[in-house]
Amino acid sequence: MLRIAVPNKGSLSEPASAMLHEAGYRQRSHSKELVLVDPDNSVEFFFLRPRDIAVYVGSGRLDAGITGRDLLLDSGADAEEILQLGLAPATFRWAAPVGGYTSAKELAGARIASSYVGLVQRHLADQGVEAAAVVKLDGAVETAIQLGVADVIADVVETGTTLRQAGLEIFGEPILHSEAVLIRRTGAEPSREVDQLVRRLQGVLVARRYVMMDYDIRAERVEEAVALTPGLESPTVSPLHNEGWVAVRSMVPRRDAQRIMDDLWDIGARAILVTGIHACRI
Ligand SMILES: Nc1ncnc2c1ncn2[C@@H]1O[C@H](COP(=O)(O)OP(=O)(O)OP(=O)(O)O)[C@@H](O)[C@H]1O
Ligand SMILES: O=P(O)(O)OC[C@H]1O[C@H](OP(=O)(O)OP(=O)(O)O)[C@H](O)[C@@H]1O
Ligand SMILES: [Mg+2]
Repeated sequence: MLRIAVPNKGSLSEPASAMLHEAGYRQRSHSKELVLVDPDNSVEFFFLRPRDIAVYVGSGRLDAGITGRDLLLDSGADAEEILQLGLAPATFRWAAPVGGYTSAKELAGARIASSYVGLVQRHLADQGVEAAAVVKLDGAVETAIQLGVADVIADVVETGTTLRQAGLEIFGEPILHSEAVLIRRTGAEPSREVDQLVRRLQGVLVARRYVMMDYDIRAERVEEAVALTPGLESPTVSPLHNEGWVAVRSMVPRRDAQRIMDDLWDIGARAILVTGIHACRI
């Protein structure tokens, strides 16, 4: 049975479970459930703290897990990304009181608070900067400066609301662009079951990102039309009963669908229909 780690709390928990559910797996109905067996798919899910997931997967006790790239790198665990899930995108950044700092190079001798000490220390070492101290806090690190335990923080920034409310601003280059990722132990043996999980999740990503577009177009304009809707591989073009017309079917990125429909209309396409994709294997 495949053993998979899923975040039990925090920003990743709900979207990760929703994605697995969409991929056809059973998910827990109660937030207190810590282990759940899905016998139909021969999978056992372990609901763990997002921070601990890379440690379990890196130890080889679990076959795969969903966690944040920032947490994976911070842990230093022997685990690697096998699929980017695009969930909970956030940037990991330096922040300080307005006007305080402009670059990470100025951090020599500074006291830095973070929940991601491993990530921060490695980044400082890469930059050749020696801080006075890296103070490990569990959360709400934005308050550390006001309370005098740090001069600077390094934390996850999504909207920037938390920083603004604490009177802080970002400075310097982003330390990391993070998102939820599927991980496995570094160099793990290839596994048919893990490959199947990856294909299912890829199917969900494609179904979320693409829609199916159908339209009719005069045969002489079909090349122009398929240039607008090239699809993932090649669009399907079928003859219509009406002489001189063809029907085209192609996948298009969901976010571009309205613009593509306008462009198709302008070159004479009609009966343009957009439908959702519920599941797929590409
Ligand atoms: N505001 C946010 N927006 C998007 N992603 C976030 C945000 N906060 C955290 N994350 C991401 O979610 C993952 C886990 O962080 P999260 O804050 O949910 O866990 P935690 O801090 O351990 O739990 P909690 O905050 O519930 O104590 C990390 O990969 C992080 O990048
Ligand atoms: O840029 P924003 O949209 O404001 O989001 C960023 C905030 O979200 C996370 O905190 P979380 O809610 O996980 O609380 P925590 O500090 O207790 O982990 C992160 O640590 C920031 O504080
Ligand atoms: Mg948090």
